Amino acid sequence: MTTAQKIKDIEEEMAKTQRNKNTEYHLGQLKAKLAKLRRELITPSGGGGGGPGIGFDVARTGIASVGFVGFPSVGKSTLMSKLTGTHSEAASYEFTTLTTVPGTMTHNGARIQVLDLPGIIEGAKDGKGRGRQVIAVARTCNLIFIVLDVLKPLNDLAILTNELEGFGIRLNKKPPAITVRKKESGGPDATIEDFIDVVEGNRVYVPAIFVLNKIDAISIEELDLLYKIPDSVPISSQLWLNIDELLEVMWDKLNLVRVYTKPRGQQPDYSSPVVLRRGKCTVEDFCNAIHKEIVKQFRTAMVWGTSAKHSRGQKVGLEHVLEDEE
Ligand SMILES: Nc1nc2c(ncn2[C@@H]2O[C@H](COP(=O)(O)OP(=O)(O)OP(=O)(O)O)[C@@H](O)[C@H]2O)c(=O)[nH]1
Ligand SMILES: [K+]
Ligand SMILES: [Mg+2]
Repeated sequence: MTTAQKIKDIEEEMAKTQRNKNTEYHLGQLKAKLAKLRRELITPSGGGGGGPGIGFDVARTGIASVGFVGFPSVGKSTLMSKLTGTHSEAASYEFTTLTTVPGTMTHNGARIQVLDLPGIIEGAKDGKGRGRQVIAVARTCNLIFIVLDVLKPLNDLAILTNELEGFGIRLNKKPPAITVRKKESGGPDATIEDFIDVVEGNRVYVPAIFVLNKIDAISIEELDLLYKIPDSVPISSQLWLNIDELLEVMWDKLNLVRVYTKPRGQQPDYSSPVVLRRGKCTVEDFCNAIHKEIVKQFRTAMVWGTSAKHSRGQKVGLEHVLEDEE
């Protein structure tokens, strides 16, 4: 029996089992088995299939990457070509794009890599089409655009979220803060799902934007309803509508930190910030982003902005954490 078949069997058994106090243990065991099998899919041991695949691994550039995931013909390539200026074939037939097509864009002074990907279909995670290779690339991105056809966004979103979850990708979720401790009664403070995620340790937590494309095809009244979907941005990649909002939300979700250099006695250079990732934005990270040798000669830095104590600036050391636009 193949791993995909074993997964399917377990999923079917879980679907058949009613969820209540008596079946909780059994369901937990099934869930754990499922997690193990899916891990095998992600990191196959010898001949298991699901490797990177030709045309999927591309050279990575820029401070952050955005991967496009969606059903075929929702307009991923149209959007990617216009955002980056790199041509990615777009056409009215499905599976126009067959490999990863990389491009780059500069936004707020940050170079961002954009990865256009082939369309995926239901069953992708279990090996349908090139789904596994596509999702494997998405796993490595700092942000995922789930591109949806505005005419049927919710059903498609549910399917895609499920496909990505099956591959260990958690969208717009924080890693659960779990510590296991013995209590007088009851168990640990987490759902079984959270617990398995922590024990398995192969989950990635990736921010996502649900890009609702082709709004040129719907009415204003229908558009109003769409704004109720959390983390979504309605656009038209063809008519270039509402792309400003998409870029704004993208910037927020990427969580980048811009730091401007200031020559002594001169104004800061606002045209080319040093861009860092939040969580890796100390003065030391800043120095290393410019040149590895700087830290060796470092004595002290002057910082102006929200992390500085005074408006006239503050002397700080290598461990000082910088904020955006300092
Ligand atoms: N009406 C409308 N059509 C669009 C829009 N964006 C793309 N299309 C059309 O949708 C079709 C598919 O576009 P693609 O960019 O090839 O879609 P894709 O998601 O990259 O498709 P695959 O690579 O096959 O998965 C083309 O005929 C586009 O012209 C849009 O905003 N509005
Ligand atoms: K297409
Ligand atoms: Mg395409």
